[in-house]
Amino acid sequence: MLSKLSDAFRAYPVELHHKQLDFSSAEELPDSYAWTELGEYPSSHCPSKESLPIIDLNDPNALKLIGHACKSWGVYQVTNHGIPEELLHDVERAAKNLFSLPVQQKLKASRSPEGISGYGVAKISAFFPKQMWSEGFTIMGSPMEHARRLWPQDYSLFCDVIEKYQKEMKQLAERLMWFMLGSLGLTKEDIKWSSPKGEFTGAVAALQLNSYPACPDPDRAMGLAAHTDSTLLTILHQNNTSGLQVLKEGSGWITVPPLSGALVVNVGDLFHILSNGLYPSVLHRAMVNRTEHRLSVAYLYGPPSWVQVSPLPELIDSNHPPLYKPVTWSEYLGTKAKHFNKALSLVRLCALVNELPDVSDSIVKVS
Ligand SMILES: O=C(O)CCC(=O)C(=O)O
Ligand SMILES: [Fe+2]
Repeated sequence: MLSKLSDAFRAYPVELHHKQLDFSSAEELPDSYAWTELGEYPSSHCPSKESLPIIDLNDPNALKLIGHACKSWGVYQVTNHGIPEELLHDVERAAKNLFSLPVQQKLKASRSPEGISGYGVAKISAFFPKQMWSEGFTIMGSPMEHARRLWPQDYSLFCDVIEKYQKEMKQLAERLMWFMLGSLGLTKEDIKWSSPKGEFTGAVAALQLNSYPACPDPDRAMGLAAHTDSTLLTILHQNNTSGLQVLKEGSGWITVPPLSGALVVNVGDLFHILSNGLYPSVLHRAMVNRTEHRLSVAYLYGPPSWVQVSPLPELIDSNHPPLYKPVTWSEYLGTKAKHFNKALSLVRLCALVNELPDVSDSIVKVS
């Protein structure tokens, strides 16, 4: 039984045998980074009518707009979210400082195969024969231990910014949870694991800093392969360089343009389960480019470790049977670590009539 998040990581260690590439000195794309079949994937040049919803959280219609965006996109951008712009710049600068360190220094804070926190390549790399043009740094809880290895003397500036960001993100994630639950007609009484004040006490979160260095051959490289997040929701800050794409049914891959001060919110797999599939988790990926260093900071938000996530009873009736089994976050992460993009269908109880073929199957295959 995987009772804690760390158990799921320990049970499925990710052994990544490849050496971390020093991106700053790479003049050509090594063969091990060349994704030969990239051209096969559907792509869209974003027709103007198909752009991701941007929702002002102070808009009196925000609840309705969020509900619509979650249903039809599984992702949206928010403005007037209350996170100070200065803090967004600070966290971006902190990430930039970290990834600009020499590779040997960064490796001192490497994530261990069984661990969650630290520097390394994306965990999903294990599912692909080719490597991704990116590096990451994951922080769960205090950043102190790893930050000290990177900057033995002056780690406190990094830690202060990260801790402030984690605190602000936690509040925003709770607020967004209530917007999303509210748009499904749910109230505080319906969510057993929320406090009377609407706090999700014991909720677990991780911060994922992503770096996508400029790439000598971007058309053949992949920054981060297509995946859904195993979260309730993810709040993403991207710097001013585009690269994030989301898959929209019937339209293909659509670029999410960076919008200064706005944050991207993804519906994750656990919200997908909670909403009995009404709000689908969004398949997304990150592309790279030739000249700009792209950075993103993802706040991965999930439930307390003891919560069994299952379709909410208020959304179930004889016409809408529960489609998913109850799972804790760590159980779900265990399934994801083993089966990657098939995890959601593996916790499914029954197939939908007229269900579309699992689009992720074809996207994951890179051979
Ligand atoms: O860098 C991005 O835009 C996407 C990052 C992401 O999907 C993740 O960290 O899960
Ligand atoms: Fe993601």
